[in-house]
Amino acid sequence: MRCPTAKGVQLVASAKRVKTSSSFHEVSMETTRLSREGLCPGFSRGRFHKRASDDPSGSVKETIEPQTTTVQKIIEGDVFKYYSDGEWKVSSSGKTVSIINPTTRKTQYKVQACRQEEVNKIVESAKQAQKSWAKTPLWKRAELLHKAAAILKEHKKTIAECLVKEIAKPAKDAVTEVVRSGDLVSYCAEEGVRVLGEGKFLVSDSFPGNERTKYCLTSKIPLGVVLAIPPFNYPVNLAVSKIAPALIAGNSLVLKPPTQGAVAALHMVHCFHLVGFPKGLISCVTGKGSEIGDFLTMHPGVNCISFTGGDTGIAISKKAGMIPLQMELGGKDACIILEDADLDLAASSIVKGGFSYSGQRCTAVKVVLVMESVADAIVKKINALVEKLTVGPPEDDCDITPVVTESSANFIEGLVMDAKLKGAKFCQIYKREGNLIWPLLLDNVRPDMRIAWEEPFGPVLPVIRINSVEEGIYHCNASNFGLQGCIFTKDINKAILISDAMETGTVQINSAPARGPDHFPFQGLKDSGIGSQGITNSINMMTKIKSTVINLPTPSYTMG
Ligand SMILES: NC(=O)c1ccc[n+]([C@@H]2O[C@H](COP(=O)([O-])OP(=O)(O)OC[C@H]3O[C@@H](n4cnc5c(N)ncnc54)[C@H](O)[C@@H]3O)[C@@H](O)[C@H]2O)c1
Repeated sequence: MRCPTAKGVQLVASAKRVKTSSSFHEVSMETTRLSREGLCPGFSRGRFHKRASDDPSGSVKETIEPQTTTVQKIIEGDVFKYYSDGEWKVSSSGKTVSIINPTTRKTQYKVQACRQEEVNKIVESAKQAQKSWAKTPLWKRAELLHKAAAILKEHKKTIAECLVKEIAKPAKDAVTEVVRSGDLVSYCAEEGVRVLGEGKFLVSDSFPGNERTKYCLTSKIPLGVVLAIPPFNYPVNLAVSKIAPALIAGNSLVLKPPTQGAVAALHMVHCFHLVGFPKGLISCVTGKGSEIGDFLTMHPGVNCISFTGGDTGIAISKKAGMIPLQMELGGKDACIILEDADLDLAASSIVKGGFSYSGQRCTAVKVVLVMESVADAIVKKINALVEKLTVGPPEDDCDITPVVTESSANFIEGLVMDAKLKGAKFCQIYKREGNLIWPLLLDNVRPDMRIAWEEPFGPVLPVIRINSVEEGIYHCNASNFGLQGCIFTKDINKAILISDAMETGTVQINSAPARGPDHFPFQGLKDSGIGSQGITNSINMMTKIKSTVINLPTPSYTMG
């Protein structure tokens, strides 16, 4: 199966050309099959299909619509549509945003450049849809999310192919991202049923001066419209990590995907569309940051922002109004290696942690802080593993693929040149072709080099030799970031002491930093973020506590 390219999408426009390998055709064929299996209520075998819609009582009911209206086209010409009010639409701007393939450096896809008026409409319909969605039973919300997860997994190849073309993610990792996303949605549905199905019961006589005359019942209520902004590196996984908790908690969701990764995100949204969520409950707006970025994040109709990305998040948090914010921002994850560390384990973890997806991960190892006495040994082991990394196009599943944009590659090169000027030792020859940068280990990096502090988001890893554990902790804590860190040692007591001293949201002992499993709490300190993610924390973050207090005329004691 092929994902439509700018050229190939022409084939997609006609649903009748059943012999084409377009993703659109596949969507309809797959959903027909899913429908037969009872997995997809949006499609049925015959001329009609069911689609969930609002009824006056506010709950979701299924209505019969002609199938022709459901065979949604997500492309017009060679431009992907945006998703608003349950429909795929072309922007009235007449403008588009190009998505450049990082490998070919040519335009791969185009998406709509939406206007502010279109954002207003999306937010308004999200507001309306949320009101009835909040009245939809929790089990029903969970059921629909489970269906979305199943459809998402069914479309893993289509979506993964977009990830390969848009963000140069190695093919295998791209499929893994989609499958993991489906699992996340299912887990979230299950967790939501548990977390949101419980409240608290408090009695007044535990606080001094009170009799037992007040019973307080608390429950979790939705916030309203949640704005989700994921970054380019996991445009599907980091979108569903916001969408699923928002929806299970009774919120509606507006997605603004990153430019690189927008088409994968639109395909993912199409999977949610096929489930038949109420119109407007989920929408996806694409466009230029200058036109709709601030407009979205400062929109009075938005009740919560969940953002993952770089420093943009700091600016957004300053501009956003008095609404809950979830910010997952950059990191400079340090790896501290003690003298007693298992050096083979440390080296393989560093290479995997530092170079997977060419270092374009928030939790990539971004600086190695190694005790001088074992530095030569670990550098040798790391170099031996770096030698084995394959470099090339994502289609070939290479370990190192082109970084996302030319400006990213230029930025990384700037860090490398600065390190060269200041005397870092190059363990490999620096090599770059277009956006493709060969993996590079820089030894003897010193604190006056930019690479010691800045996040390259590329396949370049600095090694700083330290003479004491305190020196390592000092370097880690002097960073303005505080996402994750890791320690390699066989002495668990030392590991705990160092872990407690590190100012990061998570510390991994004897493993590289990592975001998953997705139900673990995930948070950054300092400039690395606000709040905590992970499935349970995200569900809680996207709700508010509501109390109802029953006042009794006389004290009442149990069994009294
Ligand atoms: N902490 C985490 O969990 C985590 C996870 C992944 C990536 N990241 C970080 O993300 C960064 C790389 O991703 P990126 O380059 O996509 O980040 P970015 O900050 O450039 O963009 C993130 C998102 O914000 C959008 N955006 C840009 N300007 C905007 C504006 N004015 N208003 C609203 N939205 C706007 C982008 O289109 C994108 O969707 C790195 O710093 C990385 O560490 C953090």
